[in-house]
Amino acid sequence: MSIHTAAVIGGGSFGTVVANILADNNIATVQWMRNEEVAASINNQHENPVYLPGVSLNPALRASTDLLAAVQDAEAIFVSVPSQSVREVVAAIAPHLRADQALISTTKGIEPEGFLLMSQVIREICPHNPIGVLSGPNLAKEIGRRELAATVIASEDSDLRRNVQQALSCTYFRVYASNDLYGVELSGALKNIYAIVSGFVAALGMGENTKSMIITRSLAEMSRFAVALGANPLTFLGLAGVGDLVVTCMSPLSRNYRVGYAIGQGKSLDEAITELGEVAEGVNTLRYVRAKAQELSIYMPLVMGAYEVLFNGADPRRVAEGLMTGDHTSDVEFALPRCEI
Ligand SMILES: NC(=O)C1=CN([C@@H]2O[C@H](COP(=O)(O)OP(=O)(O)OC[C@H]3O[C@@H](n4cnc5c(N)ncnc54)[C@H](OP(=O)(O)O)[C@@H]3O)[C@@H](O)[C@H]2O)C=CC1
Ligand SMILES: O=C(CO)COP(=O)(O)O
Repeated sequence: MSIHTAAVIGGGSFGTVVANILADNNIATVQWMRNEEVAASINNQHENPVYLPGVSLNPALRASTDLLAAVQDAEAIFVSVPSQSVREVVAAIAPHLRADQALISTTKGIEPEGFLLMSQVIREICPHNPIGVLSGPNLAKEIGRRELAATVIASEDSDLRRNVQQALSCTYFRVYASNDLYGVELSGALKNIYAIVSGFVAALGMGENTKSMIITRSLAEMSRFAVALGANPLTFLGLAGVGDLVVTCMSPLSRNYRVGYAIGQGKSLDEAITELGEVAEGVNTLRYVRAKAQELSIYMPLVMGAYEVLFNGADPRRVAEGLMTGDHTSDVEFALPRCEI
């Protein structure tokens, strides 16, 4: 059975592009947001002037500030609010959902209590609904301009995977499938940390070799962390891993990269966040991952260095330089284990 009706929860840039793709694919879509002016603008001017200015949205897309009405008839519900708000909004709709309504998270963050990813939060609240995660190299502003992009739908439920592939695939968006929900979701959260580090490196005018070293060692570090938590490292070779890491570490369209860039220019974390005015999940993710790495004794020099810069005022140059002074170690530790060099 394919998807004919959908809801998107969240009025930010990514919620808006997901809703717009669904509308472009002739799926009756309601996008829920709390800002009435933005909802009116989407309905009347077909534009989200706050989060996606200048992008013409499909006129068939409906926006609503009534959460329960928005999800009532939706066969698929895409959850696209920042991680701090996912529990709150999903708890508000949960008592009203039918068990056949699928919930798909697009949120790339972690809940600190229990170190839960968003699909785990949703599963706790809605244990009987089909659950999936959408994650990949998907800068909202490019997709809004209908530039070509691809993503991953991860779920243990093959019907959900096929339905979401069909619902979101179009001339400018391609959806690949994965059954590694945890790996896909974890990589989407972790790469935001390394986008911040890449922002430091760019702002400091460091070389192209340095940038490549940072991205590649970021992949080594995030896979090491993921394996320690039981994820499949092969998932990190796909779009949700390498793909998303590369785009967010290289593009000024990434908000996490922009936070790192501002700090690399000498601004404080507070100044960088205020100037951004949008969510940069990597700042909180960095705190939670650093605590987890310390708890489990996982070697993560980039995470430790970035934490010192953001929260203890260390010099951002020291993060890349720190890689030059560690113990001699292995390139790909799944091929040559660190203990065998
Ligand atoms: N933008 C991107 O390129 C991509 C983003 N993502 C992920 O998607 C998630 C959402 O990001 P994005 O759309 O970019 O965020 P934005 O910063 O663009 O917008 C956040 C949206 O969430 C709303 N919101 C925040 N808190 C609440 C709440 N408690 N209740 C209701 N609405 C709330 C805001 O509403 P208000 O304006 O009223 O404050 C705003 O509409 C993040 O986890 C991000 O990592 C994933 C892929 C790509
Ligand atoms: O996840 C993203 C692209 O895939 C968006 O990254 P930012 O949240 O850093 O903008």
